[in-house]
Amino acid sequence: MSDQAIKVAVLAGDGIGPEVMTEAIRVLERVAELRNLSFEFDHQLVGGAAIDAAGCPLPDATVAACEAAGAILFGSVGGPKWEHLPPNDQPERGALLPLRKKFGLFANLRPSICLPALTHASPVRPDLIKDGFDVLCVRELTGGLYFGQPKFRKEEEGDILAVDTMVYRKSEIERIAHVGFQAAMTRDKRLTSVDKANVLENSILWRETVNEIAKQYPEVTVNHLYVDNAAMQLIRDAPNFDVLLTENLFGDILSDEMAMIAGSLGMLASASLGQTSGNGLYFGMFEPSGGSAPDLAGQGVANPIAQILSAALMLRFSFGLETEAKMIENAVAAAIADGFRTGDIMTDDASLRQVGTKEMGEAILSRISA
Ligand SMILES: NC(=O)c1ccc[n+]([C@@H]2O[C@H](COP(=O)([O-])OP(=O)(O)OC[C@H]3O[C@@H](n4cnc5c(N)ncnc54)[C@H](O)[C@@H]3O)[C@@H](O)[C@H]2O)c1
Ligand SMILES: CC(C)[C@H](C(=O)O)[C@@H](O)C(=O)O
Ligand SMILES: [Mg+2]
Repeated sequence: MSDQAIKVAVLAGDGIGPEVMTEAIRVLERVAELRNLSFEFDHQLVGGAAIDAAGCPLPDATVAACEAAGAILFGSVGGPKWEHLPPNDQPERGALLPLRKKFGLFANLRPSICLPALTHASPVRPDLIKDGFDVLCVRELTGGLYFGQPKFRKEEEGDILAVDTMVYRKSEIERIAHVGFQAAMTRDKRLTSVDKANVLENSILWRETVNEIAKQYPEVTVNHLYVDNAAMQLIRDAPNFDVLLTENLFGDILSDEMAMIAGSLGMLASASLGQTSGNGLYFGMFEPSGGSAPDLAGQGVANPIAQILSAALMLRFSFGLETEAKMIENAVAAAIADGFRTGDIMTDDASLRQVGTKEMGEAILSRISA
């Protein structure tokens, strides 16, 4: 056993969050057993669950646990039960966004990987994604319309006015562009920057800045797409993308689209990272890209893979445990190759076996080998 336990703040949250989190923790425990590691999981309330139990979506104890940990493993928050609350008291604007901002988690990596065995689960024609694909969405996470001020609603001249403000500083674009280019350098060295530079001031600055940063990465081929065209090109030819770099709201939308082209939102993990602490490791929050899936919650049928792969990203980015991260990713691929499918990725094929959340977790953890 290693001397020091690896401290993780576990924020399972709402809806399917606790169900898929249980499987991710079991997978991590299995890795710990095989690799002589020790995890210390600090389970804390967040989102609707925290509103119900403690009266606010992000209790001080939760923030303190995150500060004391090396990483946050996050489930999902939100749901119809809390939608009547004032916007800033709801789980999303009261907990998730403040966590991203507080910890400076500006870089959101969403690896959209379509395993060849899953091409038939995609609503896109199989011949368009024959051998699967691997696209990395690098989404800016702490700027843009989500956080720009002013943001308000008021009555004016007998009407109602709602204002959100899209703001990007050049420095914010520079730092996320570096993340995108550095990722491209470890991959196929192709980067597509997505904006709306034919309309938005923000996007004009975005495009200019990306072109400037590109000069520092001469090996990377850069192209620019307007977001509407990008949404279309992804459906037409997802395998043709390598790294897709974009701002907060466009990344939110395109990453759900990419997840579905790859088979299901239930497969898309994410890593939200701040600045590296200098040793190549990052404090980060790791969470499925999808939400609390109120339509599935409580039924034991949600796909736990996005949560499990998020745990693998946590091992890689926050703790430098590359071998262990790969063990999890290989076990997921093996469970899929062996025909295990939750409902969201099930197709009409007698050789496949439809399973629930727990059985999928078991199929994965029994395939983890040292
Ligand atoms: N990170 C987060 O905490 C997060 C992310 C997205 C949405 N949300 C919140 O979740 C709530 C529900 O939002 P929504 O319905 O728009 O989006 P959602 O992502 O929860 O669900 C969208 C669709 O994807 C499916 N889906 C999502 N995850 C799945 C999984 N693991 N397995 C199988 N199917 C899965 C759902 O069943 C649903 O059909 C809202 O309150 C929203 O704000 C939270
Ligand atoms: C729940 C919501 C605030 C969040 C976002 O828009 O960033 C989610 O959709 C995501 O993709 O992580
Ligand atoms: Mg989203």
